[in-house]
Amino acid sequence: MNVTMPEQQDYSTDVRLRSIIDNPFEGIMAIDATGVVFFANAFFLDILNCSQQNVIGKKIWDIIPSCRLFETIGQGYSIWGETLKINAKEFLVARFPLKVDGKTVGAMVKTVFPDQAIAKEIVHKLSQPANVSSSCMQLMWTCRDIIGEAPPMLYVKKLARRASRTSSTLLITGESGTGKEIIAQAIHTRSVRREAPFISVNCGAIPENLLESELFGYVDGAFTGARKGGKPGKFELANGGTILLDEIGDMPLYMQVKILRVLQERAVWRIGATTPTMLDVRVMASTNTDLKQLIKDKKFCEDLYYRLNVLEINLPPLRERVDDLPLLAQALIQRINKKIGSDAQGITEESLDILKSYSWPGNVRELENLLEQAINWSDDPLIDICKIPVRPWESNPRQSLVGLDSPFRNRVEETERELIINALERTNGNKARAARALNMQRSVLYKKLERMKI
Ligand SMILES: Nc1ncnc2c1ncn2[C@@H]1O[C@H](COP(=O)(O)OP(=O)(O)OP(=O)(O)O)[C@@H](O)[C@H]1O
Repeated sequence: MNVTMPEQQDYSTDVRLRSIIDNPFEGIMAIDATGVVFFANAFFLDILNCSQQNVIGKKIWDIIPSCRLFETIGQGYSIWGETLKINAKEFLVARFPLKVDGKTVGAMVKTVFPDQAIAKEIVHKLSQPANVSSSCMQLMWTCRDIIGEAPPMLYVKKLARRASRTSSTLLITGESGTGKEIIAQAIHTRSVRREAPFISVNCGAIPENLLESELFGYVDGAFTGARKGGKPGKFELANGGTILLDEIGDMPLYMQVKILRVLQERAVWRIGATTPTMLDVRVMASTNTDLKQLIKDKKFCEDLYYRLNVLEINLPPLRERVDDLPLLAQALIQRINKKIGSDAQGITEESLDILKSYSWPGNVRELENLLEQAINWSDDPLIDICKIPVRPWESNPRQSLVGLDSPFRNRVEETERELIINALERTNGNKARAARALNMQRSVLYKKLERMKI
């Protein structure tokens, strides 16, 4: 087999070494035994803002008076992590003796980080618990992934951009499937916390008896069956980053009070702990229930509501932004194509008209679902939405919502119920597959099945 190698230039080892030394991350300067500078790399010359001629051959104390490099020659050992001020900028440096045959012939100073900002970022990164690094790796939504150009969505995006500039507590409200979780992720990935974990907790899906240990963790021997060495809770896992308390309205009252305490003290108490663990976590909460009504019904703690609602973003339901339907349909079709390997190109005008007249109780999640069904039921490049066997718009058109006696929430539940039963039928009762088909977490589906007694 003939392999063509890229053309090789015959660079000398000296030239190669020079390019290693002149790397863009560290500054290096060296003096001889009399304190005369005999070497400074490009990075160091740059921070000194001097040319080589002005540095080489000069005494180190004339160039950087505060530099203690000459002391290294007398000391004969290395010092690490000292701060050195050069031209009003501070650098963490290491200095060490240069030895030949055991004899000190000079000394070298080297920057440990290119600058203090990078140093701080690295320290922050290293302070994150190792066991959550994988959650940082998961694919997160960004502001660019959020589809919607209708005025209510443009307003939401504007608020999201603003919210990403602070660490204030944020409450995200909106009906099911309007994109509360993805907005929370997008705000996190745009914020300074983007490198730290984003932990989402579905408050309604965790069994009540596990909620406290899941959220706050426990210490060694806190209770029978506790893991040896204890376990951090979700709040601790989110340290440095963001925690999203999803479906906060489903949180039992006694836990709401504990969450309030965490927000007030910025610390958590692991179960069985005698001291609190201090935290730096941005708290976001989301809900599709009317928290003010829950407060009136004495099911939600008013103090917690005001603690959470420092900033609020309300996501508009899909029926209030039907102008976004063509854009959404197109983008969701591309996403579904990637997911299931289909090749749908778009949607017929007639289908779009039908979609525009529907009430969308399940919002974008429901739209995504219907489109995936339609793609599965037909090989046509243009989707005809009427090809799907169960057509929710026939039983629940937008117009029919006007003047309804039953509250809107009941209709939402009815449709949700219909969608779930339909998904279970299509997957022969396999809940895991049904949850996937509904684009819903399995735990959420279980919770809904329990609540709806399906
Ligand atoms: N604006 C949007 N652009 C693109 N996709 C969206 C948008 N809004 C929602 N989606 C889609 O809908 C799905 C559901 O969104 P998300 O889980 O954020 O809704 P939610 O409001 O948190 O729902 P729930 O209250 O039921 O938890 C997302 O996974 C995404 O696929």
